[in-house]
Amino acid sequence: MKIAIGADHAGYRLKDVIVPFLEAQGHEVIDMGCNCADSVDYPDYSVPVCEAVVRGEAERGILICGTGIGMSIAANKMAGIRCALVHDLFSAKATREHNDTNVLAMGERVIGPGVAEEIVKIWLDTPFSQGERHVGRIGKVKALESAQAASGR
Ligand SMILES: O=C(CO)[C@H](O)[C@H](O)[C@H](O)COP(=O)(O)O
Repeated sequence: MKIAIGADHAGYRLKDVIVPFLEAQGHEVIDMGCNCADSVDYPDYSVPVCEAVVRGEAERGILICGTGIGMSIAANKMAGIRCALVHDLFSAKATREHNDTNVLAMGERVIGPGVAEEIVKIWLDTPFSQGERHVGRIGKVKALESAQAASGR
């Protein structure tokens, strides 16, 4: 799978664990930074990752900041993105099965690398359930995006 990944200064160390983990599993990784502890702003790194997913240049995106919260808020502002903030294995599976999420957010200050690797593996390996109720609910979320775009807000 082709995966775009980005982090801020509070997440790049975990990113640097996840990138080789993904590559070892045969995934192609587009690393969009950042790559050092100099303070940066998480939207500057969420946007290119999400744009790559929306444009189809990457199948999935992974975003890491201190808590994952800022990255997930910013990601979910973008049409076509369904981003889940995940710090446990149950949610990693459920958000793929129920929400068909295309972006995963995690917090380096919240979980360790071992749990993060497990979350990433489960999230990548779990297919969307295609359940009728879930398709309908995602359709309503997409309708919210369309209504907002139409209103010009
Ligand atoms: O936005 C966040 C919180 O939702 C991210 O966790 C950031 O990484 C965090 O705010 C960075 O904090 P810092 O004090 O600027 O290092």
